[in-house]
Amino acid sequence: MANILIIEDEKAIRNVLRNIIAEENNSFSVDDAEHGKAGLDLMAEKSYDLVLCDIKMPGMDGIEVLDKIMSLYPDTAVVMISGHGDIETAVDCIKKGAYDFISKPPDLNRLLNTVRNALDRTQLATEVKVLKKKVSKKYEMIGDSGSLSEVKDMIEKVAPTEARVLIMGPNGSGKELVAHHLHEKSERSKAPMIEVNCAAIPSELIESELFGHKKGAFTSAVKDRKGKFELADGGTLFLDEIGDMSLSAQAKVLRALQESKITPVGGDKEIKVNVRVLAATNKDLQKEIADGKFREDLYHRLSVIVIRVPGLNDRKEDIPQLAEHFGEKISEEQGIAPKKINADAIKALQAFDWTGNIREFRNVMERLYILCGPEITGTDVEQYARK
Ligand SMILES: Nc1ncnc2c1ncn2[C@@H]1O[C@H](COP(=O)(O)OP(=O)(O)OP(=O)(O)O)[C@@H](O)[C@H]1O
Repeated sequence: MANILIIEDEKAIRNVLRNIIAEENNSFSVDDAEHGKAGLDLMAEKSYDLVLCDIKMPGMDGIEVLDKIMSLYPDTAVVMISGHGDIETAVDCIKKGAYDFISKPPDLNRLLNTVRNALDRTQLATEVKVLKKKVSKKYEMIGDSGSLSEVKDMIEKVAPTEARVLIMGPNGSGKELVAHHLHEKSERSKAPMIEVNCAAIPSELIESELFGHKKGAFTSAVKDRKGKFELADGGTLFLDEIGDMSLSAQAKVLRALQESKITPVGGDKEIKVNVRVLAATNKDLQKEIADGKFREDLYHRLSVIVIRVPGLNDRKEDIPQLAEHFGEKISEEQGIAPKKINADAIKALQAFDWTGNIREFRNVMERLYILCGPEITGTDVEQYARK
């Protein structure tokens, strides 16, 4: 179903357009108005996916109507109807944000193509909006405890800079989430954030993973392959679990950071890269340095700014908000009706030792949502939370 509005002062043209469009697809609902003001009045009552608007009209002309639509309803596609002699104005309208223009008298095929394309664009724009909303919801950082507020303040200050950031905190506390926020709030957000889980890559492969390789560099290198540094060019490289990186890989990362250049495995040319590096670890890097497992010079390169993400045990006052947040998400994802979490349940949740932090908390909430009745109680938490 698409809502289409025709604003055109010539009755004959209005009727022709209306008939052609309405006959094309019976899911199109077509309204018309004989001047700009009447059109805008209709738009105030109903949302339209597409407006076809004449340029020359008595009173408010098409350009004025277009300006109004662009400022009030920027998601609506506008196609201008140009008469003889106002093609130039039609082109100007496109610069102002109109999707396209058609000439009078309307050519059937061109009109229908334009209508279809304009509606496709509107639908795509709506889908992109929904997806963006979903993605930003996925990365929502819930909680306003003092310690989490400090983290959020740091993100606001540090994100727009080029500073490297070392994110420290226990497993599942939200380090990756912090990295996403730092990237999204930076100038680099239009370029990708590339993630590397240093713990998951065998040490003999990490060099090729980070810097890429040339065909023939080793037996399985059947073609050239770009590394993560190159893929993140212009954006952010997130080195997760950096404390698990081998000393030899650390030496190479250090060189890449010092020189902003990398050399693919088996390659002889250096490649310049423009990458902001964020790193995260759950290890105590000072201890790793003392044990000879982490390079001190790399630590200093990475830790221009250090953000410490608190474990859930240090911010149990956030548990009511987190319970509500995950409750909503789980109910949406699993198609389960929203449940009430009573005060005893919250108290019981706050009494637990959350060594797995937010990740563990989310899993427990999911279990409770699936296993309990419409109201989650303290007894439910005792019964199901640790199983
Ligand atoms: N403050 C928060 N509000 C809502 N969700 C959160 C919050 N912190 C973390 N999460 C969620 O908890 C899960 C674990 O977070 P994340 O992966 O960022 O942790 P991590 O510290 O990087 O874990 P690991 O050490 O295992 O890599 C994710 O699903 C994340 O979205």
